[in-house]
Amino acid sequence: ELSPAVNFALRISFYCLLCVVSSALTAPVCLLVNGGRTVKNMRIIKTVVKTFKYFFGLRFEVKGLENFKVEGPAIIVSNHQSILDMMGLMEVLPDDCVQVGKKELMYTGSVGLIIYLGGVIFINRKSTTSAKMVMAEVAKTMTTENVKVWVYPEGTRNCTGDLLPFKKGAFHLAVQAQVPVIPVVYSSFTTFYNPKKNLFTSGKIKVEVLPPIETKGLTSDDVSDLTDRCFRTMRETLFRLSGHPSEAKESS
Ligand SMILES: CCCCCCCCCCCCCCCC(=O)SCCNC(=O)CCNC(=O)[C@H](O)C(C)(C)COP(=O)(O)OP(=O)(O)OC[C@H]1O[C@@H](n2cnc3c(N)ncnc32)[C@H](O)[C@@H]1OP(=O)(O)O
Ligand SMILES: CCCCCCCC/C=C\CCCCCCCC(=O)OC[C@@H](O)COP(=O)(O)O
Repeated sequence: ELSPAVNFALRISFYCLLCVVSSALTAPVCLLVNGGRTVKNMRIIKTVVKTFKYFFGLRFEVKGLENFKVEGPAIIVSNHQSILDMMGLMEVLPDDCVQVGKKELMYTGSVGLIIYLGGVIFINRKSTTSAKMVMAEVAKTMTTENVKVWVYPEGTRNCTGDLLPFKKGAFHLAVQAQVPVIPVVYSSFTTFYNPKKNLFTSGKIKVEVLPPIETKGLTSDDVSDLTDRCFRTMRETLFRLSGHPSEAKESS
């Protein structure tokens, strides 16, 4: 019998190894098929990553996929619990959608390469000015290139079963580009995954894509309200999906 700590370390190491090896094998395929950095590579990456869940006994129950069917670009916002989220992301990711990621991810070897090839937008979280500049550029290009952008508005991983306060970048982006915000909520992982308790078993994750929130006519003055509105809706949904109905009531 392995101790829980060893068992946890082995499973996480296997996940990282799977990411590193698959990235190294998938990168040449992306280069051959699409020739370089483009969102089209996400289709290839998605196909590979969607097989990972079987190695870990994870199941996804998805609702509301029809809410992605908006005309043109959109900002998608979702909760971010762990590096495992990458599997849940690929499970629902619509076509022509790139993510915003921290620039440190570029330096993770083959994983960094595949993330680069997939068209992920890198930001420096330590510099609000430079992050704002990158996001302003994205607001322009997402309309001309017709891409959706996926942002984790908590700005970092958070596996507490609740949401961290939202950063405003995603909502500024939506208002600047005048495109809808589509919230996506994943149920809490705490019953099957908790690094502090060395817990990582098989489990079921409920995912809900919520109806788009329009931003037509909103200005930068409305960004705080929009942020609050998304936060409250997502928090209620998180508690409902994770089975804490009383907390959901409190926050409404
Ligand atoms: C085959 C195998 C494959 C294996 C492998 C594949 C993997 C393939 C998938 C990869 C998937 C990657 C997934 C990565 C996931 C992460 O890396 S998550 C971490 C990185 N992401 C983020 O941080 C996004 C969310 N953060 C934000 O949007 C933040 O707002 C920013 C833009 C970073 C700024 O940060 P901040 O300064 O800390 O935040 P904030 O308090 O919001 O802003 C400060 C002020 O600036 C204002 N402001 C903010 N943004 C703006 C703006 N754009 N315009 C004007 N004003 C603004 C705010 O309103 C605020 O002012 P006040 O309202 O308080 O007066
Ligand atoms: C030559 C250097 C080789 C280094 C090898 C590093 C191996 C990395 C292996 C596997 C990583 C797989 C993770 C897939 C990408 C998931 C992205 C992600 O979830 O990043 C975390 C970020 O959102 C938030 O960061 P913080 O919570 O603020 O921190």
